[in-house]
Amino acid sequence: MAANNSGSEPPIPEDDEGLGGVTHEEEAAEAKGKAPAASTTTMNRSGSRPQLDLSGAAIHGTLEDRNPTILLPNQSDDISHLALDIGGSLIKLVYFSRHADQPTEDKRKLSTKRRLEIFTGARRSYPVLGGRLHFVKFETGKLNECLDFISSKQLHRGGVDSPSWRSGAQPDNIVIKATGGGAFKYADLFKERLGVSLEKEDEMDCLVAGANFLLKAIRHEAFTHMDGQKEYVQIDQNDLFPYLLVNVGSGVSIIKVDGHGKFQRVSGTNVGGGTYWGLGRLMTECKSFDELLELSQRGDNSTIDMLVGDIYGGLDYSKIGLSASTIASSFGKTISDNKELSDYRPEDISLSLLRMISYNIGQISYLNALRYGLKRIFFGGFFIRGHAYTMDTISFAVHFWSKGEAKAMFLRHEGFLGALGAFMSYEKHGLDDLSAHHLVERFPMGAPYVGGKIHGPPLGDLNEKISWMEKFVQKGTQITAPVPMGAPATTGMGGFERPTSKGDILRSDASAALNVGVLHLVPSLDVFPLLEDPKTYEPNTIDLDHDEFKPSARSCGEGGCQ
Ligand SMILES: Nc1ncnc2c1ncn2[C@@H]1O[C@H](COP(=O)(O)OP(=O)(O)O)[C@@H](O)[C@H]1O
Ligand SMILES: CC(C)(COP(=O)(O)O)[C@@H](O)C(=O)NCCC(=O)O
Repeated sequence: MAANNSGSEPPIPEDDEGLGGVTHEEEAAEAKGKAPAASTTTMNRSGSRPQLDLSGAAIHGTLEDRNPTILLPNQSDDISHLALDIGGSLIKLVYFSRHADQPTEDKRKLSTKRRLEIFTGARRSYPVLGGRLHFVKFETGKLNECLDFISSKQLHRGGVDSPSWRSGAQPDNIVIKATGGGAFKYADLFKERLGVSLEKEDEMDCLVAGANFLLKAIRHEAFTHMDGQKEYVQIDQNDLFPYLLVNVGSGVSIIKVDGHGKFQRVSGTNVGGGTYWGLGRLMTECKSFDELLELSQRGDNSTIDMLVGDIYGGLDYSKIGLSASTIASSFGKTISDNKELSDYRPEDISLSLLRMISYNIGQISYLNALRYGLKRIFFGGFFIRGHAYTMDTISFAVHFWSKGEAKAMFLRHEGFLGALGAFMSYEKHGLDDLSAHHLVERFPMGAPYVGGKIHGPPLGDLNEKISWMEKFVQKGTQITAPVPMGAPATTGMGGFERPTSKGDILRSDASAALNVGVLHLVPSLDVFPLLEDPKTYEPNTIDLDHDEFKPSARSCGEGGCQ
């Protein structure tokens, strides 16, 4: 909402000591009495237009959090607060909020930071405010709840804490960036209900921008998930492109990404998240997506799927590498049984369906990776849902068909790529610059949000519910997801012998309709700001224990080494 900002610089509030923070490097430099490196906390600030300052971006939360907040410690402009991705199934919101409830520890840190700014003569005429990126989703069918949420928090006007809201100076024409089909379909409704215009951003542009941002700027964003094991992947920022991005939303888009803004949608399939949820709902009468997913965790697909052994009289078809327990035909067994739908267990139906769709997506993705010679495939979209079985099935398909050559990777902010891309499109940020920044991840002692059941006082109106929920969501029911046991030499995940391996956890959403998360960006200084080209600089480390660096007898006098 560029209209929100007049360009004038707000005065430094008396009580802003609690806002922002410093890194260990800053504190260490100060402790040594050295001038720290010049502060480079602001990126791409041009003119008086509000800018998004991504320096020091980091996740705030534990490694297990899904869609955690991103802390933006150095954000000082009154930036656009809200962007939307209105998809076929879900509406995704990304919004920025300033620090309002800074812990005392950070107050101490800001004093250090402000002293540093004085010390270095950094010309900062506005306070370092810092803030967070929040991630929220609603079902598209419940658009009114989403509009109520935006309205209750006044997100379309920059939030209830924004200077323009507090001063009562409301812009006439508020513009919110939005992507996804709903940006077209529901534009009139947004105008009618909130008085805002939706500025449409292309969905593919946004998916790519969101993925590039997360992969370049956020540590512990990407991970592999194989045989129930999750492993974070260290992304080499200088060697990210090209990669294949597969967004599994209602439908599936497959995009070859070659750089920032450089991509091609190379394929897609209409068998996606909407197919699982739609068919699953019809066949099991589940009332929510999570209910359907949970059912699958108690399922046994061998009652539904036709296995190689069913066809070969219990034998393997080893000549072409198929074990007896390999699925020969998803849902194939139901044709020979003289049974009705109601004779099958919903649990088994859900598992067969989930496996069929996940495996198919993995296989199609691999074929596209093969077509373009790509080895890395990142999967996003809310179908993934951080669900162990889904991720393992996709990973298995990619691994099996590529003979281990290609790798499936997943993203913690899986469903928010488009919304993040729309958020960043307010200003065209030079994302390449991110690689020059030192990114730090902080884990709080007690993570405020771990997802799951809500414990606390009775809920009042929606606004109260939301802010309360953001603060007090506690660890919820942990559901053990089954992990497929694949015979490595067969196509298709082996036989689904009843999975025994303890998989990851399906964390229930904060509510069936709403999922809230936050991601924080913590501050940092450039380590060597005078480097000609910080992007290409590879810091080396020296092992002081190495013989070469150990003091020799000759260099140590009797009084010991100096
Ligand atoms: N709470 C939920 N409600 C509905 N679908 C969900 C939910 N959580 C995950 N999903 C899955 O996510 C898919 C939508 O993913 P998303 O990336 O939001 O796509 P879209 O942009 O098409 O809405 C659904 O089709 C469904 O498979
Ligand atoms: C049309 C879409 C881009 C819309 O995105 P979505 O709301 O599903 O996230 C997507 O559903 C899609 O790519 N479908 C597959 C269409 C096809 O290539 O056959």
